[in-house]
Amino acid sequence: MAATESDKCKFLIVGGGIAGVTCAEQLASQFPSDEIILLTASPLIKAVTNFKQVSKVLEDFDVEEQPHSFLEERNPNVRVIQSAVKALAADQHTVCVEDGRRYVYEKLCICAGARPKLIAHSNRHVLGIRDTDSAQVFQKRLSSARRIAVVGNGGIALELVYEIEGCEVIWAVKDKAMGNTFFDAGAAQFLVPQLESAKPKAPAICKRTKYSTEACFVLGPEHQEQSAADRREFGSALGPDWHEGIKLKGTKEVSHKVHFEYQCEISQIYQQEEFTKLMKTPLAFPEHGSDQTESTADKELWPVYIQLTNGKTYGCDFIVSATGVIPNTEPFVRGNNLEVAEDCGLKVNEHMCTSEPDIYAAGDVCTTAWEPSSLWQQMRLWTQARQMGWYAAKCMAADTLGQSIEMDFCFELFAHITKFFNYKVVLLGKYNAQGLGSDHELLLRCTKGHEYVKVVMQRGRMMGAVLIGDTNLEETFENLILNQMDLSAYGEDLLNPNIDIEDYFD
Ligand SMILES: Cc1cc2nc3c(=O)[nH]c(=O)nc-3n(C[C@H](O)[C@H](O)[C@H](O)COP(=O)(O)OP(=O)(O)OC[C@H]3O[C@@H](n4cnc5c(N)ncnc54)[C@H](O)[C@@H]3O)c2cc1C
Ligand SMILES: NC(=O)C1=CN([C@@H]2O[C@H](COP(=O)(O)OP(=O)(O)OC[C@H]3O[C@@H](n4cnc5c(N)ncnc54)[C@H](O)[C@@H]3O)[C@@H](O)[C@H]2O)C=CC1
Repeated sequence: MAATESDKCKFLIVGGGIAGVTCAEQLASQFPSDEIILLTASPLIKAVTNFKQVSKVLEDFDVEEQPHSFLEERNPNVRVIQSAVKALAADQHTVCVEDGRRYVYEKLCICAGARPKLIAHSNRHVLGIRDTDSAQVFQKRLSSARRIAVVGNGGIALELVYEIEGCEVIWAVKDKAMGNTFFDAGAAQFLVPQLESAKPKAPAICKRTKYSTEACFVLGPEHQEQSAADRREFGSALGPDWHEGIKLKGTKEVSHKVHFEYQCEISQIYQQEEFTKLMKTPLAFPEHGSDQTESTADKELWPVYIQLTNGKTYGCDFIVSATGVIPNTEPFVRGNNLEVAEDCGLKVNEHMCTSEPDIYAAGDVCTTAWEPSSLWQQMRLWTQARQMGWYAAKCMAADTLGQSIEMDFCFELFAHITKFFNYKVVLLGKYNAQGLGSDHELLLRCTKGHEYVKVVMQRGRMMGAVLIGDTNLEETFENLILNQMDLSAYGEDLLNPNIDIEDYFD
C-alpha cells in the first residue's frame, strides 16, 4: 500500500522490539479486518517464536531478529513502516515521523524501548551496549584492546566480565559485591571462582533462548567507528545469548583476567594527552604508578584513563558503561501531558494506559505505576517486555470493545530465567528480599561449584528464591510462593537435599 501524507488507523504501535511486535501481533489476531500500523526506527524487528508456558509464570521462547516482511507475512493486516517518530500531538491523536508523514490513530501503544544511560556522553572512549550495532562497535574495539574498564554492576557487566577473553578487565563496582541487581553477596561469592578459572570450551548449559546477531555484520566501517553515544536512534535491545554469535576477544593470550575495584565509582575520565600533561604535575595522581593491577601496563600509554573515587587511576583502551538504561520518551512527552516516573519511564496504570487518553505504553519505555502484587516487581527484561506488549494489546482491545479486563496473571509473581557465568539462574518473587525490610529470614543451601539455593521467608511463607545451577526446584518453589502456604513446620527441611521436596508438596 502506498504511503499517503496522512494515514489513519485504528491501532498504531511504535517500536519493533519484543513489546511492540507482541502487541501488534496480538491486536492483529483480535481485529483481523483492521489494519495495524507498526512504526519502527530499526530495519529489523524482534519476533517471538516457539513460545511455551513452562509453568504457571515461567515461560520459554525463542527470539529472532527478522526483516519487516516476516511480521507482515505472519500477520497480513500488520503494516511495518521504518521511520522514527519525531513528534506526538496527543490532543489530535496524531504522530509525525521523520520523513514528514503523519499517522492518525484511534489507539496508540508506545513501545520505544530504552537506551544505555552512559556515565559520559559524547566521549568516544565510552561505549554502551544495547543493540546489534553497538555490540558490533564493541566487538571491533575489543579485538585490538589489551585492557578495558567496565563500570556498572548489573546484567551487562556480569555477562561481559565472564565472556571477555584475551583482555584485562578493570571492573569498577559501586557495591560491596558483584551483580547487585540480581544477587546478594552470598551468591556473588559462589560465582566468583568462575572468573578465576578458564572458560569451558563449549557451554555446559544452554540458555533457553537463542539470539542471532547476524545483522551485526552488514555495517560499514564508518558506522563501526561511531561512538554509541553519538547515535541518536537505537535498534531493538539485545537479549539472551547475544554474545554467543560473536567473538569477544582482545589481543592477549589469557582467558579471564578481571581486576575488581569494589565500592567505588569513576570520578574523572582523562584523554591520553590530558593525562600525560597532568602527570607532569607533582601529586596530581598520588596512587598512579603503584602496581595496582599486578601488570607492568601502567608504564604504558593508554588512549584513556579513569580516576576512581578510591583515588586509584587506570589506563585502558576504552570504557564500557553498563550503568542501566533510560527510556526513549523524548518525542512523545514533548508538548503532551504524559506523566513520567522518576526513572524517566512513561507511567502506566493497571491497564497499561498512560496519562493521555488512548495512549498505552509497554516494555522498557514504561514504568508501572499501579500497586503491584506483593510478589512482583518491574525489571526491564525481555520476558516483561513480551508480557506487557501482550497485555497492553488485550487492554486496547477491551477498551475498544467496551469490555472489562482483569490484570494478567503474569504480574502476580516475578519470574526470570537466565544464565550467568555458565550457570542457569532462576529468580522468583522477592528474590533479594526487596521491600521486606528486616522482617524476613533466609534459608541457604550451597554446594561449591554446583548449586546455590537461597529462599526468602517471611512469617513462615516463601516470598522469593534464587536458584543457581540445575536445581530443578523452580516449579515447586513457584507453587509454594504463589500459594503462600505456611511452611513454618518444615523449617530448614525445606532445603534438605535428602528430602525430595517435589514429592513432599505434590
Ligand atoms: C546486552 C543486553 C542483554 C540483555 N539480556 C537480557 C536477558 O538475558 N534476559 C532478559 O530478559 N532481558 C535481557 N535484556 C533486556 C531486554 O533485551 C529488554 O528488556 C527488551 O528487549 C526490551 O524490549 P522493548 O520492546 O521494550 O524495547 P526495545 O527492544 O529497545 O525496542 C524498542 C524499539 O523501538 C524503536 N524506537 C525507539 N525510538 C523510536 C522512535 N522514536 N520511533 C520509532 N521507533 C522507535 C527501536 O528502534 C526498537 O525497534 C538485555 C538487554 C541488553 C541491552
Ligand atoms: N541476563 C539478563 O537478564 C540480562 C539483563 N539485562 C538487562 O538489560 C538492561 C541493561 O543492563 P545494565 O546496563 O547492566 O543495567 P542494570 O540495570 O542491570 O544495572 C545497572 C548497574 O549500574 C550501576 N550504576 C548505575 N549508575 C552508575 C554509575 N554512575 N556508576 C557506577 N555504577 C552505576 C547500578 O548500580 C547497577 O549495578 C537492564 O534492563 C538489564 O536488566 C542485561 C544483560 C543481561
